[in-house]
Amino acid sequence: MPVEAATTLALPAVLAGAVDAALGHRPGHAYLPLALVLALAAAANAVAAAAGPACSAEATAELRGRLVRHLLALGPGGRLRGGPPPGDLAARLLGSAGDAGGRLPALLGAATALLTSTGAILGLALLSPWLALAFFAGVVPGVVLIRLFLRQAGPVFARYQEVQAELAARLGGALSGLRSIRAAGAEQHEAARVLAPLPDLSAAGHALWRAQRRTAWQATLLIALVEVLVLTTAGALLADGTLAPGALAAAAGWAALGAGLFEQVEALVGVAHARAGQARADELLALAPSPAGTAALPAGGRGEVVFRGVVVRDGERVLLGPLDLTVPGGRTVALVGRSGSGKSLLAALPGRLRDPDEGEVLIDGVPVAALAPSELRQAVGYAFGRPALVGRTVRDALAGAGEAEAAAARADGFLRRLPAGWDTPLDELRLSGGELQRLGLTRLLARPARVLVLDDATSGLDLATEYQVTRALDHATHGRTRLIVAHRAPVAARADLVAWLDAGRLRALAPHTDLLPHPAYRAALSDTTLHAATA
Ligand SMILES: Nc1ncnc2c1ncn2[C@@H]1O[C@H](COP(=O)(O)OP(=O)(O)OP(=O)(O)O)[C@@H](O)[C@H]1O
Repeated sequence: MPVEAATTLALPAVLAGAVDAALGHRPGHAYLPLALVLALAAAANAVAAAAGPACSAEATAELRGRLVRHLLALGPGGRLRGGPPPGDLAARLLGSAGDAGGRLPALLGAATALLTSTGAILGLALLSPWLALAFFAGVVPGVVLIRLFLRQAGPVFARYQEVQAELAARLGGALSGLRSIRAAGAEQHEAARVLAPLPDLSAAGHALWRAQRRTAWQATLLIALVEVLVLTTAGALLADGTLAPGALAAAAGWAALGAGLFEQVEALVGVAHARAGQARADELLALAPSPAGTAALPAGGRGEVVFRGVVVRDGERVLLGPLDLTVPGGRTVALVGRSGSGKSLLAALPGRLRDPDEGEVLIDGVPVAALAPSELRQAVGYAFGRPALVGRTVRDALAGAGEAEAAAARADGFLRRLPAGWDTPLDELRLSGGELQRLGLTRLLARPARVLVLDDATSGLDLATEYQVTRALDHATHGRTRLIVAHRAPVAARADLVAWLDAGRLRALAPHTDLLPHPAYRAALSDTTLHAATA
């Protein structure tokens, strides 16, 4: 940056020397410095052109890395309450972080322009104080112009990025519900819903262009005015013999360079853009993670889980609790209840996928909120109805699992049939819901967790496969604590105890057979008749 500014500034001076030499006013080889400065200026420009994008790419990568680490540290689900929805998050990670990454080059560009202009004014003042004075006459409206532009463009940029994020959020929602949208024949309606914020985006874009256009023509007029003022003064000084002809050429060059400051609309747009992006990235960085402790679990604990006075709310509405429940270490407890009774919310608590608003959850006597995050991840393993596979290949996604775990989850057969087996890229996987669930179970089995939580993790399997899988799971996880969200009677029947939930409260904790006589209990389960027949 200093070399670029220095060579640009030196150009009028060496040009003046060359002009005077050509006119015979000054002796010496004045062309050599001109050639040297020209070569240096070209090299400095080339370096700046290459370094700018490299610098913004590096800053963007660094910021994206920081944002991802921060978001992951916040933890899943409930802890992001109050934060932006997933589509907006993605837009901030990709778009806003990219804009913010251009901050340094944009600032450097603006600083180079400022440095060049300041140097040019100094050059003018060295030639004659009158020239600097003439220049300053144009500076005041220029500064007003820049401030006005920044004040107008800042909020417009922020608005533009907000609407972009809104579009991304809507698109993200639509993509995750694509099958339902197709099935309902609601493509047109959904497309209209996703694109509804477009007029706002267009309005923000047009407002920005209008501000740019206005500033651009005002700046062009101002530059012309400043140059005319300086050149008129320089002409008068030349006429009375105060200035040499070469100095006139230098004055013309420095006047143009000095006034160029007002032409930096593009650099200013870059700065405004980067500032808006940084502000949106900062909002994510300001989301505070739930406090986590540093405690460890007692060695050899059996994985007893105690829910003590837990309450989960959504605003004023109580979703779960107050509820007390003890899951004995090494035993299996099935969570049964009608849809919406709070089974998944309860299952989310031991692994802190959600924190209760009141009460606490303890594993082997230690409150989960006091555990170190790595200890908690180690202690509690989850499998879900729609597991998300993370990584590049199936092997990555199954994180340390092997043939034994795959066989226990009855995933070995279809894994063998995949084109590249365990090395099949995830984006080439075409799996049924049940196959995906078996991968989720395979991954869970590879974890040495003392508490296993299965939330709808076998709901996609047919009865016979579910029977095989749960038997194999019982065997593979024997002696560990299992909390299983159950919709089917056979799963509840195999558990040691059933926690029967009703409207967010624990209605009973008892073996399945004790609860079966209750019609309301049977109504919360599917295939109780079949089970009664086969039991
Ligand atoms: N993030 C959330 N914000 C607000 N309400 C929620 C949230 N998650 C769940 N609820 C509400 O809490 C209640 C219990 O939900 P939960 O998912 O635990 O039910 P469930 O018993 O697992 O139901 P299902 O068998 O249908 O999966 C429901 O009324 C649900 O609408």
